[in-house]
Amino acid sequence: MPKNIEEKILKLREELRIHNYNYYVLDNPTISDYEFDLMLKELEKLELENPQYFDPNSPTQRVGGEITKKFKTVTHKNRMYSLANSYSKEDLIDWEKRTVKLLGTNDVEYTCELKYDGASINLYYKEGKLLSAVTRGDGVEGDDVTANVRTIKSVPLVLQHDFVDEFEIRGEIILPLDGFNKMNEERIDIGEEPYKNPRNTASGSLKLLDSREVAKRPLDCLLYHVVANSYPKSTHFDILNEARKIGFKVPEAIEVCKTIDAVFNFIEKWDEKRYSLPYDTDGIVVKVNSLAQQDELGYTAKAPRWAIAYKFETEQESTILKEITYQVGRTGAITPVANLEPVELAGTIVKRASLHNADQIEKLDIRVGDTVYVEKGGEIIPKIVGVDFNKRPQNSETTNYITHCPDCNTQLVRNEGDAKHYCPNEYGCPTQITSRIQHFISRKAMNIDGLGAETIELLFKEGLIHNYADLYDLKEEQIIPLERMAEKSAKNIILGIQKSKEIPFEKVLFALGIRFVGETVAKKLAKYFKSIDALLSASFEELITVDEIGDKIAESVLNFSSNLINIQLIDRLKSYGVQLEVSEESLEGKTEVLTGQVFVVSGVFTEFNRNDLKKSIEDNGGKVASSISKKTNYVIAGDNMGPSKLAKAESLGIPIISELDYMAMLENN
Ligand SMILES: NC(=O)c1ccc[n+]([C@@H]2O[C@H](COP(=O)([O-])OP(=O)(O)OC[C@H]3O[C@@H](n4cnc5c(N)ncnc54)[C@H](O)[C@@H]3O)[C@@H](O)[C@H]2O)c1
Ligand SMILES: [Zn+2]
Repeated sequence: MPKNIEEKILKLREELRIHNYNYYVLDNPTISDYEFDLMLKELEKLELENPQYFDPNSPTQRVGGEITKKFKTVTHKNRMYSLANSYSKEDLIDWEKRTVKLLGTNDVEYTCELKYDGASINLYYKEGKLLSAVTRGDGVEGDDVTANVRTIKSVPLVLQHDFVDEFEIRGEIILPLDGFNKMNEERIDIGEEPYKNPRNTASGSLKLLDSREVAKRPLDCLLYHVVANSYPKSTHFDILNEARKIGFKVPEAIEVCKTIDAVFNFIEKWDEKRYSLPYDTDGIVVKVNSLAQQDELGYTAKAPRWAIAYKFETEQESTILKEITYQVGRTGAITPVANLEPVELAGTIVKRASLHNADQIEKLDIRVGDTVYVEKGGEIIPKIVGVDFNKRPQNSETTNYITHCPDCNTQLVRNEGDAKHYCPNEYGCPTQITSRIQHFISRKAMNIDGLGAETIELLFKEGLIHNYADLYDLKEEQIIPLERMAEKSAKNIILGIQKSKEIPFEKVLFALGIRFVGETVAKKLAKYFKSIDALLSASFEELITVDEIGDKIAESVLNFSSNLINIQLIDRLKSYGVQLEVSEESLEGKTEVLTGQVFVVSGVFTEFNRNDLKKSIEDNGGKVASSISKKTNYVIAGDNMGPSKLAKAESLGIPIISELDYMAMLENN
């Protein structure tokens, strides 16, 4: 058995070494990054479980790149590391826990930035001048590609202002998608094989021997890290800001996050938004913001402990695009969908893929009949990432994006700054109407049992509902005769609708489907305004004073409230008894968190007076007893608690807690 494990480890190391070579030296990988990362993870795991086979030369212990020897080999002044990878939020949470533990404090800020998909580079500046540009190589030594990097227009050769006398700045040489496509068109025109992807092309370009050739390529350089002996600022974020000021191209998509939840928000936002960037990104990099804390955390053999990459998963296949169809969303947003010749990808059969928006189709020049590359990432619906131009049919035609709604034939609009087209027929477009009602009844909104997406469509088709308020007018007799309905299911539907009148205001607010008002925003607005009337009469200025409410949300709320149709719907919901304000119970701080718990209160308190304490217990669903018995769950003890009570509680083993413990109990529930 152990022999087998050793063999397995050796085999994985050898295979990974070959893939590293293909990827870093030849710029021509033969497996997907995802597959590569899986193999590396497997090796890591085996090595960890079998430390007797440790080898400092294993691909798990070394930065993957290699020196090509085509250029002068240079030893890095400061080692260049890779990044620890993660593919799940659990991994990120684990990393945060480790970080907090190692630092011995919760007081940690993170910066989130995008992970630019290119080739890493180290630029060395002294007295305001670029002296060298070296590839990462194996992290210890790299290729001196200074002459090539000098041709990249966004790399400053001389700095405008003072920064630090001597420093290194690290970044990624990338090839923006536009330029990549242009290069490919030209190659096809001259009968050459198109390049695979922007990353490998960028990396390959950097290693061309003739810098005049490099100058012709539309390369760019995005910076993400400064290394120096002393720093002008104490955080990573502030230093990158300074670097931007003196002329380096530091992307704007960088944020300081105070909690791991904020990190997740950043990830969620960019998981979608990254498609509107002019270049490829393959994930997010999370870094500890304080340089002092970074210093304290240090490095493993391969990567800093103060940073971690979160990768968007990918796996690729190629197949034929049969047709492009267009979907209308709840907010009227149009999403183009690729209908594909079915293909197996990541263990599932893929027939459809998202094309995101008109820009994406144009950028990739996707046409019906093309053989396209499909990837499946963390997202549910796979995406098309490119076209195999070699296989493009003779008679292929450029895709003309639709100009009218496929559902209601209204002319589409596209607002400035929006990537998507919209159908403006909000209250007449059938798909928008039904999806709005479907959202209204969904679990996180009104949570109406017995009603599903299909039933909504049926009810709409039968003319029984036109909006969510109509639900409350439905009668059993109207539902029973419908297809696949019976007395029982009709009863359930009506009952479910009736019960939804108890759903608290914050959920109702979410259910209304105001654009950009998601679950969390709805909670914030409900807490602040306390009623729909207050919210809908709020001014722009008032709206944006609410924590985390920005211009976009404020405008959307105003837009909603300025529409008479919405006001009428709200009035109807009110008349049916739907919760359109925060309930008195929750206003008075009443909850059910102590239901079933019996308390005895004894002694003198500092935070509460005794009666308030008793009232608080009852308001939260608990009971107050006057004497201690076996049924007592907690004794809340103040100063000078009677000795006989104390003895009794102790003899029965009943927990004695302080008023502070009690308050914590309420808060944690
Ligand atoms: N398919 C294959 O055969 C094959 C072989 C080898 C490597 N790979 C892939 O290549 C990748 C290369 O691995 P790697 O060791 O370079 O690690 P990596 O690319 O996963 O992450 C480290 C690198 O990310 C870059 N980076 C981009 N944006 C950054 C930012 N904002 N902050 C910090 N760093 C940033 C840096 O250059 C850094 O060196 C992996 O994804 C792996 O899957 C694939
Ligand atoms: Zn429409």
